[in-house]
Amino acid sequence: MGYEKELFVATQAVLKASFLTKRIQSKVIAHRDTSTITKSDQSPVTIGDYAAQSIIINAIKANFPDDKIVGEESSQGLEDVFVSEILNEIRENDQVFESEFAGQQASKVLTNEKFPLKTIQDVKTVIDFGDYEGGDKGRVWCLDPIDGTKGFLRGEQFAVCLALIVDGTTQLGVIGCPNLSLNQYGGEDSPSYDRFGYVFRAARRQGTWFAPAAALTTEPETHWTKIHARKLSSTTEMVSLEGAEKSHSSHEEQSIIKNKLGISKSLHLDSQVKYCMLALGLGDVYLRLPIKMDYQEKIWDHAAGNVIVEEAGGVHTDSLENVPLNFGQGRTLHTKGVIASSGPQELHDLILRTSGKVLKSRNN
Ligand SMILES: Nc1ncnc2c1ncn2[C@@H]1O[C@H](COP(=O)(O)O)[C@@H](OP(=O)(O)O)[C@H]1O
Ligand SMILES: [Mg+2]
Ligand SMILES: [Mg+2]
Ligand SMILES: [Mg+2]
Repeated sequence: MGYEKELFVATQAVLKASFLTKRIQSKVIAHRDTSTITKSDQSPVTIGDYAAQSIIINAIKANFPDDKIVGEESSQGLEDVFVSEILNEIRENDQVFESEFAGQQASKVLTNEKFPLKTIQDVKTVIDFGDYEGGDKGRVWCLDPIDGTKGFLRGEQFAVCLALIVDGTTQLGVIGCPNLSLNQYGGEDSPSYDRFGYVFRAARRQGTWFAPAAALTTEPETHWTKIHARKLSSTTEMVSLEGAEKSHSSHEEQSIIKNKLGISKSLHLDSQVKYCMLALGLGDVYLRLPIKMDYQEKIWDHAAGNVIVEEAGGVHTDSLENVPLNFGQGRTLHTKGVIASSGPQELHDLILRTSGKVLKSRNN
């Protein structure tokens, strides 16, 4: 069917980075002063984000050395003592992963002699392979090593997100959700979910699946369950999915839209876990209206979710003009906000007419 190796490598890389981020989340929170940096846009980034970006990009380069990568983080301005902490976390994680899942062979694909991850310079080089400007030509991997860093720092939801974009279209998406519990949101948990959550993945024209992460460490290609968004006949039955951070989307306007559409149930979650919930049928409409109209959404915040939602039968557009998202225009989307729904198209159109009116009535 195509892209089998890419999907395998992407899944193993996301799995190992999910394991690392889950392991170190409480330590990062406890030592926030030394493990977290505030970036120039005032957003936080942690040792966990850098370590996860290193593991995943190294895996891509070790297997597909010519591919381009758009990764969220950069090593610019990082002091060597901080990079050496990142390296320590990667090494410690290797040891714990190997010993906890003794005999697992699948993660051996993540490094090789040409792309080792052994020195401070290796870490910096590999992080900066993610500096590609994007575009609509060729193979481009798109990585958000920790999406929902603010949720990560609150001890709540976050996601490790990787997509393969080919000629501007998302082909593969893999999302690790290390803290996700489905019982909490009306679903049913698998026995090993509490180790490090779930992994979701999708391939264009093939479908969307999920599996408990721990089960994949010993049997990487079994345990996958195919999933679908719910098919509802009215917006009044829908459960909305929205961010937890009020500075990332306009919660006030989202409430107006929900009132107009008769939506009374809402879930607030950080990160692309929202797309996974939609694909599972535990939520039906993800509303992300921009706070400011000039904010350009980053492609790594939506690329993996795009193919996961669409292959589960959902619809994914911007929040203003009801146009599909274009992942081939650089590191950002040129549309306004984002809305994803379980569909069908008629209900998505209704939601978009409502959100378009609300946004157009703004004075800024
Ligand atoms: N003003 C803003 N508007 C919309 N998104 C923003 C934003 N400031 C930051 N973000 C993005 O919101 C993402 C998290 O989304 P959510 O609120 O759904 O969890 C962040 O990803 P990171 O956590 O990877 O930096 C960041 O890229
Ligand atoms: Mg960030
Ligand atoms: Mg993000
Ligand atoms: Mg991030």
